[in-house]
Amino acid sequence: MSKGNLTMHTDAYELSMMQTFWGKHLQNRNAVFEMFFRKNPFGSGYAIFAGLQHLIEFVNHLHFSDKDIQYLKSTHLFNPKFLDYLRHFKFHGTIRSAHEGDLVFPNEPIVQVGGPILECQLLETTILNIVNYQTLIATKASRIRAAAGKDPVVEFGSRRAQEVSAANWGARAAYIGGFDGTSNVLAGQLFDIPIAGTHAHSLVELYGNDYDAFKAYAETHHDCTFLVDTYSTLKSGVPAAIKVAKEMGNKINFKAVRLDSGDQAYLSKQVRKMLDAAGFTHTKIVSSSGLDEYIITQLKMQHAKIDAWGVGTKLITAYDQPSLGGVYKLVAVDDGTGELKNAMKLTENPAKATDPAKKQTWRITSGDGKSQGDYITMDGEDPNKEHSLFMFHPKYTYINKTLTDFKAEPLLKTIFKDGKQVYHEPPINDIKQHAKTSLSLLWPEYKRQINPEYYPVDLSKQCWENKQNNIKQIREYLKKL
Ligand SMILES: Nc1ncnc2c1ncn2[C@@H]1O[C@H](COP(=O)(O)OP(=O)(O)OP(=O)(O)O)[C@@H](O)[C@H]1O
Ligand SMILES: O=P(O)(O)OC[C@H]1O[C@H](OP(=O)(O)OP(=O)(O)O)[C@H](O)[C@@H]1O
Ligand SMILES: O=C(O)c1cccnc1
Repeated sequence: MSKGNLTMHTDAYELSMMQTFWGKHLQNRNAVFEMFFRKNPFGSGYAIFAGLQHLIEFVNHLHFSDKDIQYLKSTHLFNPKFLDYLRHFKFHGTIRSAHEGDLVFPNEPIVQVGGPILECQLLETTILNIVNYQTLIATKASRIRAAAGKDPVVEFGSRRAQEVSAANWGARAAYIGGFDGTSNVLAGQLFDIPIAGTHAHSLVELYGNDYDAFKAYAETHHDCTFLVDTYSTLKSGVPAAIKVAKEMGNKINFKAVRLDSGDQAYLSKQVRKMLDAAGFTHTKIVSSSGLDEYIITQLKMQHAKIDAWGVGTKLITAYDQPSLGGVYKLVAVDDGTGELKNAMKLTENPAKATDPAKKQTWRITSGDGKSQGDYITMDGEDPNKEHSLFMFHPKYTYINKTLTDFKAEPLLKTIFKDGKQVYHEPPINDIKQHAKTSLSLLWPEYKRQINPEYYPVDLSKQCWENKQNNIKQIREYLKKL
């Protein structure tokens, strides 16, 4: 699951292009690709970067096995000599990336891969697959965490995830984004995430009544959370749970009851009254079934007496936006002179034009430590050396501000240098804490559930002019045709 060779987990067109680079002796041309996404997911004002651990494992395992080569030969799609060349494939490049738990925003480089073009090209599909999904889930989780406030929130989505790998990496991303744990035991084992859970309706169905089922559970567990809606929450579930808890006394810890259907605002208020009247004032009420940030907000607005939340389908499948839409674009390449030159995609759709050149993303913070916006520079530019920083909207340039009291922190940090891993991820709880701290530095206006304020992501003057010049060059080329 977590480890393994994903070299063949790529689109055939990556291999087709690699064959051309090889056939034209361009395989070692130095190139730079950058990953960015164009729009925050879920109408959010930010995204939380996740996926780096899997990306690192992927790069460390890159090689084509004999079986892989044999398979590729059997497709008759590739030149056998090129496939023999792939037997010696190794990644020698440099990868710079945001760290997991970093806040990231549209149109800024969040992963950068530099090195021989043939090697960098192969990584496109898998990097996008990993980072698009995990960043999406971490962001969704963060929104659900915000709606739940300080209440515990557990990830319940494995049964509904888009297959096994998504369930596990999704559970990890949810934990980074602010969840307290997962019901998925393998994710707990693989990633050192707390596991938690209750029981299913099948237990009650087996006994045919709530009382016998809860009694059996209580006789085989110390901590007990009873699922009370198999037949009727108020008529049979909660009364049975209370009866069992009274009979068992100190032998069990009557932790909670779980509501899984019906009007959860109404039911939770009734259940709270019943538990309190029976003396179980410390017993909590857990809610599950079809939850997301909007329903949790609704339930809180209705003053539901819910203490903890189990969230599955709508989190793990990113129900309201199934893909982040991140892309991986060539931004610079050696044109044969030994120097990196601009590479740019203009296209028929101006919104899809890329920002050329190898760049760095900087987080600009003011004296009070709050984020003022992100600032994209040419690689080598350092905003910290400037006395004042002129930040302007790359499209509506009249929207601008000049900062004097600021600090600039680079977002892209070196992960692999010349093929060797130089960054080792901190423990998962440090990553989770980092996400929390990063969010605390963001003004609340950017964190609204709906219609958040637009967070500035600006280009430095040099970067902006470089792009304009590149556009001019492409237009001149088109005019001559
Ligand atoms: N008071 C409430 N206000 C808003 N939404 C609620 C309230 N109570 C429950 N819900 C939500 O309404 C939806 C349907 O509830 P319920 O679980 O009873 O039906 P269901 O058939 O199990 O739903 P589903 O088929 O989506 O799992 C769920 O998403 C649930 O979280
Ligand atoms: O709704 P989700 O956010 O995905 O939460 C997880 C759901 O999974 C379980 O249901 P189960 O598989 O027993 O099916 P159900 O829909 O019949 O309750 C659990 O009882 C929740 O309802
Ligand atoms: O532990 C639970 O209650 C649980 C786990 C997965 C899905 N639904 C519920």
